[in-house]
Amino acid sequence: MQPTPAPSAFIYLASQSPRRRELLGQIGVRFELLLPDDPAAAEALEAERPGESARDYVVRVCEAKASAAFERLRASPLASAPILTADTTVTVDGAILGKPADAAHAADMLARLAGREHQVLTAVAVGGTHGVHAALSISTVRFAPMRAAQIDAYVASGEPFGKAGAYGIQGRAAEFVAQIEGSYSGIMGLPLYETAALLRAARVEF
Ligand SMILES: Cc1cn([C@H]2C[C@H](O)[C@@H](COP(=O)(O)OP(=O)(O)OP(=O)(O)O)O2)c(=O)[nH]c1=O
Repeated sequence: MQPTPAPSAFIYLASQSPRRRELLGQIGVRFELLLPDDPAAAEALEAERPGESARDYVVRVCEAKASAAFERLRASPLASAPILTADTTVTVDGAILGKPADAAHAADMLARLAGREHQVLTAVAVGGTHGVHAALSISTVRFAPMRAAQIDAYVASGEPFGKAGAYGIQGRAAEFVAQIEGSYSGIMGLPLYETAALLRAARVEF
């Protein structure tokens, strides 16, 4: 049997995503950032493996982020507290759409998403003395058709960069999101319902 975790007044958020900070703050969770010293190594964790499903991919990457964060905490004099990591990916026709490498890549992704449905998967993990527990949120998003000029203007806004699938539902892309089914916060990068349940199980106070 795993030991009951001690109550914790805060967590470590091991994420560079500004969206995840905003969303955790929305439910009143106190956190400190636990960021990688080498952001390039962190990005390398996100490399796809051939034949891997989007579901397997997003859970594996989220857990890899958790392991890397545990190593950082172990090597530091910081206080012990639960660690939260997450990974978001967009999938359409079995393909995984990560963050766009450049403007042409972003435009290609958006052309692929326009006028149809795709799925957004976000895995979230909370690790501590009770082990690592993860949850997966899957949402369906339907995009309106987009003209080439609309895609170009959206890419030129800069918003697609650093975002899975090259869009941000919380930003200008809202204009193209005709319908969603699932979790708005999950699409944005951190499913708050699942996150709150994992944090309560880890005895985080908020
Ligand atoms: C689909 C979608 C994604 N996103 C963002 C959330 C994530 O920040 C990003 C997906 O990249 P991730 O690799 O999940 O996260 P990250 O690299 O930004 O941060 P870290 O790995 O350090 O936690 O896409 C939005 O902001 N809005 C959206 O509508």
